Amino acid sequence: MTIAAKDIAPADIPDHFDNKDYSPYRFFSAEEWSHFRADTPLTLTADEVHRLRSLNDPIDLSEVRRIYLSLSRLLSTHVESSQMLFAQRQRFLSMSNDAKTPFVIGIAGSVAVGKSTTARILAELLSRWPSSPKVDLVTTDGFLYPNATLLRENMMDRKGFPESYDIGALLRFLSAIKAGQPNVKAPSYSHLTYDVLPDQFQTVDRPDILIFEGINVLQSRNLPADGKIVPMVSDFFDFSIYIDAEESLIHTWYVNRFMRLRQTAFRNPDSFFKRYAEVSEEEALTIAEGLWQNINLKNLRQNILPTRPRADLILQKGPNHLTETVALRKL
Ligand SMILES: Nc1ncnc2c1ncn2[C@@H]1O[C@H](COP(=O)(O)OP(=O)(O)O)[C@@H](O)[C@H]1O
Ligand SMILES: CC(C)(COP(=O)(O)O)[C@@H](O)C(=O)NCCC(=O)O
Repeated sequence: MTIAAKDIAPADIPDHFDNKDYSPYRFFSAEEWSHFRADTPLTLTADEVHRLRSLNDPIDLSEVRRIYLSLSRLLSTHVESSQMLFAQRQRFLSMSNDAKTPFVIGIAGSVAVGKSTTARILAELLSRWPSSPKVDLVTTDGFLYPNATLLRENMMDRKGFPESYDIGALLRFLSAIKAGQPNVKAPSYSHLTYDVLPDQFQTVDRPDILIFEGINVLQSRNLPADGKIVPMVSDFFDFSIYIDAEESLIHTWYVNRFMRLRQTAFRNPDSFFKRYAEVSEEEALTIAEGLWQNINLKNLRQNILPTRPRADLILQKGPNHLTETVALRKL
């Protein structure tokens, strides 16, 4: 008898995160995790953390000390090991001139969970290691199809869903990075105009470390009709992080951020959302609620949360954006 994939019921597959008996993760409270920083120096100041955090994200220096120093130390061991492996492979092949490729860290999680803050703080901390590595940060929003394409395809309410990204461009970008190519261009996105910026690119020139952040980075690609298997974005990652929080918390953060943006970014005459700065508070709440329920929450449930078990490390946040639990893959 042959067992087909469709015969495997989801209930037969242990939930790696919630079922501790089957879990490939070790779980640490924030307090336990903080001890792994050992003697890692704190190289950021309170002002710098303030500058790096996103709107509505109250992260401060004590959170950097509690969570990010241990993470920075862990990542430095991974980067070192991968560089040693690269050198050993060169010796094995009797080669000396092969360009080394960047160590790529993926950061995933819902819209409004705080991925950008984590990515910016990590980028800054890693670039201050004694070896002064060159660290670049790229977000996946630049790889979204432009609004004109989404409108034409009737997909404006699918922004952030897998089909709204030019996955070919995304995979070509990562392939070039991992091949050690110089001056690789990533397209740019503006939250102000809510669109991809035509002809604006970020040039990534052979960094030692690339942080690649976005809601979709741990997703697998649906198989195309011809059955050809295409690589997943995470095939290019050396380490991946999922930023996690209860659905109800992310919901609150999304709506609160939207209401704060009404006082700030939405007032800019160029803002795509400028009309939302002008409507009543009640109307604005209804709009934010609609965007959350109809787009971002659906996407979280269908496409983002299911990728959590692929991450090497999960930061689980509680109220106030503070990390409460860290889950690290046993290997
Ligand atoms: N409409 C908007 N206008 C201006 N900035 C925005 C808007 N939406 C999101 N942002 C900013 O864009 C960044 C990315 O947001 P998001 O994709 O929700 O991810 P996350 O909150 O996980 O970092 C954040 O710094 C956020 O403050
Ligand atoms: C641009 C986003 C899809 C995030 O993309 P990412 O940077 O994670 O690739 C998201 O911020 C967004 O615009 N979502 C659509 C619904 C909304 O306006 O909230």
